[in-house]
Amino acid sequence: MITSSVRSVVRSRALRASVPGDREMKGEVDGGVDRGMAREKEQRDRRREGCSGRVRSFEEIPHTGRNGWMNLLHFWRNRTFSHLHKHMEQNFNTLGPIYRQYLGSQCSVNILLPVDIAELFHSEGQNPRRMTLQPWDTHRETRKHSKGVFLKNGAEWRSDRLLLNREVMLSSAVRRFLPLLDEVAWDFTRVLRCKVQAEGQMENDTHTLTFDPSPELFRFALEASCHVLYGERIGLFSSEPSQESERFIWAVERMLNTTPPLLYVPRPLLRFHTPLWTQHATAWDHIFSHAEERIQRVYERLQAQGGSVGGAADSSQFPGVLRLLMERGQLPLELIRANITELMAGGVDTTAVPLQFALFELARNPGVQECVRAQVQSSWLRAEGNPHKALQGAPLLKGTVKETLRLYPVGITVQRYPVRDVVLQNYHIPVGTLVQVCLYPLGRSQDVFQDPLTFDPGRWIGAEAGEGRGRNDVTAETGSGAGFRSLAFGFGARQCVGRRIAENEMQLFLLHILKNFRLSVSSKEELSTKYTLILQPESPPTITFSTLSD
Ligand code: HEM
Repeated sequence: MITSSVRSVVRSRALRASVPGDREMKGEVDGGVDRGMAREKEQRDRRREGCSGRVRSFEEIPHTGRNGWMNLLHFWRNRTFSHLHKHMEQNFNTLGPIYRQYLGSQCSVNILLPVDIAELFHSEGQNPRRMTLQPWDTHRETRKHSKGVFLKNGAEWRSDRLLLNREVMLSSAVRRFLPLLDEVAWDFTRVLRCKVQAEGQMENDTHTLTFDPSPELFRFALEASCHVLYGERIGLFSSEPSQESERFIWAVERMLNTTPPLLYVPRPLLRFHTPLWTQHATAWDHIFSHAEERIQRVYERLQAQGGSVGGAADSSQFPGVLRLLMERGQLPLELIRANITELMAGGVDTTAVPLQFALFELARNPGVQECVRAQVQSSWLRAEGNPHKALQGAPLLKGTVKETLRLYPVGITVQRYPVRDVVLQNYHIPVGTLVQVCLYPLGRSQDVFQDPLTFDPGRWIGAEAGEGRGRNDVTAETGSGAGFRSLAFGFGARQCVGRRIAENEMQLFLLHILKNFRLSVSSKEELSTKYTLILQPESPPTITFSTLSD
């Protein structure tokens, strides 16, 4: 007979083993992480010994000015929000690897060194918490909508998150949706090839076209999301894509743009319906109604096919995460709606924008591009059309995605509220303090990466096996903090739930593009970037696509 404690160990091990990419997950949502005594002791020892003997007080942490309201006014006047990432980088350069920032009524401790991030991870608790996005939260409250995992906390978050993990994070889920993503990436490339052949110039059997691909990338990301989440293609690559979809893309962009300036406005003031708030809430309404229509359609389709909501789910018939969630019936319909809407809102710009950066970096680094292409081509031949095998045989594709997100992380910070006192950089951080991991300065720090401004997908190869090739380089580090360098998707149990979709979507996109086109740019200058809740190019880069023979 298996006792309950043995059963729970077996269960926790099984769950842990089944979560893909364990090394990167750094702590699964079932809480099966070793947060045990060894770590407590390590932390006690660190506190006792400290870097300079005495653990310094919170008050001693360098700061940017303690009047949060004055700082906020300064931010508004100087439009600092759109360059928050650069502002943080500057602060680290002048104040050192830890500083306090006061904005409005909020105080945060900002960090960037992997050793500190590891410490933060060990004190994030069972149900890690991020900074609340007030405008999003207020929208749900005023419209009486339920919240999805992005906005929920505590045990409620955990139970929804476990159900979602099963449909989008586990390797069984990846195997289900990979062919759908491959189909969209393949179609996109075919259509792009026709465009380049029809509109481009021809020389020596090669067609060449120079243009800004960003509108196409947004359509690609929306088509891919709809295929995986709703199990349907929405025809965005046709010559006349639906206006409804164009409006959805526009609504997500407006929702993101209007979030940062509203973030620090106290909640009661939001309801005064300033034009900015009205724009924000209307954009969300549009996103919700787009999801609502699709949910209704999937529901009707399910009933027409004789399936039942809450009956036994047949995952072999996949298409679509929404259908599986409905069939399983473990989440009430209202929560399915909340979560699917969040997944849709979170899944378009977050992949379309890094793809702009990836194309740009590959185009301005032709040597790197050739290396990745050579690996892609030979892997593709060996894989005989199997997308999973093709990705496995081309680790430089994964490296390209990681390298793009290192230099251009979509979200510029990951936030946590430690559930117990911690010591970071020998400063005492009280329980409940908002700590922000600043991803943009981290990715560009010489203390963390060798030649940080060089685009080198190869730096990640072997990182998971702990091989190294340089003193500070990501691959060399095996001590405390190792593994806390590629953090664009966050870390631990609360990391991005769309991670596996995004990683595979971007890799398959790049695979098909590199098989079909040589990329180049006329200027190799750095791209200027702006922050609008996600990091974007100030103006989208123009890329030259030249066809390769089949
Ligand atoms: C390159 C693409 C993406 C990046 C870099 C990214 C990044 C992030 C980050 C940093 C977080 C916070 C994690 C943490 O606090 O530790 C997050 C959370 C989240 N992301 Fe993503 N994301 C991406 C794509 C997606 C996609 C495609 C979806 C939906 C299909 C998605 C949906 C979400 C949701 C729902 C959460 C909240 C999870 C929770 O709190 O449990 N993301 N993402």
